[in-house]
Amino acid sequence: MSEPSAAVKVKRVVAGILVRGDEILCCQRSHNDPMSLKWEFPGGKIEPNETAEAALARELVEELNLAAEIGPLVETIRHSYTAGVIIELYFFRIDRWQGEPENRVFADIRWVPRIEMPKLDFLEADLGLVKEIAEGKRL
Ligand SMILES: Nc1nc2c([nH]c(=O)n2[C@@H]2O[C@H](COP(=O)(O)OP(=O)(O)OP(=O)(O)O)[C@@H](O)[C@H]2O)c(=O)[nH]1
Repeated sequence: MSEPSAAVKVKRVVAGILVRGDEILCCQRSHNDPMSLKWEFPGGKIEPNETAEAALARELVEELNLAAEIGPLVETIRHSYTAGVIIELYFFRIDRWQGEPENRVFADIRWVPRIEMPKLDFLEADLGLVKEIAEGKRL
């Protein structure tokens, strides 16, 4: 008999925390996305043979038309929304980019003061990190 873990699929996802002074860029998932209208950090799935940094740089262009310098890894979180699928999330800090973020795919994007972030309806996996950022324990 196979181990239960053999049936679990791991999806690797990158997310970027863009920092502008006291504000963080928060993005609202579009009406068409699963978990629509929840808030998140921009990013997406890592493709096969892609590094986490390259995946995030690619996603930031696709989602925000932004050429960004990927900063340090801030946090790794494993979370399951669906039985049998674990999402492994890598959050990177981003301080440098060219131009202004342009909303290409989201319902909304907003620069939010850290302390205000818990008022947004963030994805479940992000909640602990969002709380720590708001409390000044992170970033
Ligand atoms: N970009 C991003 N994704 C997050 C965050 N937190 C979090 O749980 N996720 C989850 O990580 C996954 C990101 O994948 P994605 O945005 O490419 O969307 P997806 O899996 O639906 O893509 P697919 O339709 O190609 O399968 C989603 O399940 C999303 O809910 C976050 O802060 N940023």
